[in-house]
Amino acid sequence: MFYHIGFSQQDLGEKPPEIALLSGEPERSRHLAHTYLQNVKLLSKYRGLDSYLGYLPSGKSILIATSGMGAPSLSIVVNELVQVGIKQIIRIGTCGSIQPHVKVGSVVISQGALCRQGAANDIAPLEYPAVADPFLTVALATTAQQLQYSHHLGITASVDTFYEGQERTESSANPYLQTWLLGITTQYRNLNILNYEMEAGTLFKMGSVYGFAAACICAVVAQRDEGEDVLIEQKSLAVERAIEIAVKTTSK
Ligand SMILES: O=P(O)(O)O[C@H]1O[C@H](CO)[C@@H](O)[C@H]1O
Ligand SMILES: O=c1cc[nH]c(=O)[nH]1
Repeated sequence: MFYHIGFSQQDLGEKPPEIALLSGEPERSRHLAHTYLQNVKLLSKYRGLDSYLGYLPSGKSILIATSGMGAPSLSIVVNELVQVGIKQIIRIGTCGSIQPHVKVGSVVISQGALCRQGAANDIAPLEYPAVADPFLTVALATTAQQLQYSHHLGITASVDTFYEGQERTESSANPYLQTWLLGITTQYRNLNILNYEMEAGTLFKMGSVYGFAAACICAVVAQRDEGEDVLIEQKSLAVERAIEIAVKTTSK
């Protein structure tokens, strides 16, 4: 049994899954498993890294796993998922838009990431590209188009902190934002980066180094050109759309 994910390959049945849908929140994982999959089995709830085994209507097995928040936690979970035989990982997350045209309620599919994440530097050099699997990424965008959900394909900024690293000042307990971070959101906006989140860059580098297909779809829950807050009342619909796109993509 793997120490953090709390299960082994032997727990994955006769048709072990090769695809994992990975979310930051255990509640999202539970909802996904119980709403979209059949014959769902809880594999583990250790440390909030809840994971489930389930089946699509086609009979294909799928693993639902939880990364926790941030790249260090994600890196541990992903390392162990690969050791139980996972070959394709789609992160289903939430994010903050930094572009006026990327609205709350829409989804962002990341083609690559500006990876400002310490954990990723333990896996590959800083300059190593953080790119998503192109086939899986196009498949997600195609599904989003078919479902007619508002979606954007582009570059994501993956950072280590929700407050300082995403230039939050009014809602942060830290009275002092380092000068190099002041104006960074405007800089990223001008570089055509679409959104902030906290895991995709490390996931993408791991995919290229370990040899699995990685992709990321995030529900937009904050509009950073308007404010710092997460718009909770619009979160569930956006997350549902991201989940639906990911599940439909894995069903093809
Ligand atoms: O909703 P999840 O998947 O956790 O993703 C985003 O939300 C968390 C911060 O609120 C970070 O993990 C960030 O990447
Ligand atoms: O603004 C946001 C919203 C969700 N997740 C993030 O990392 N940032």
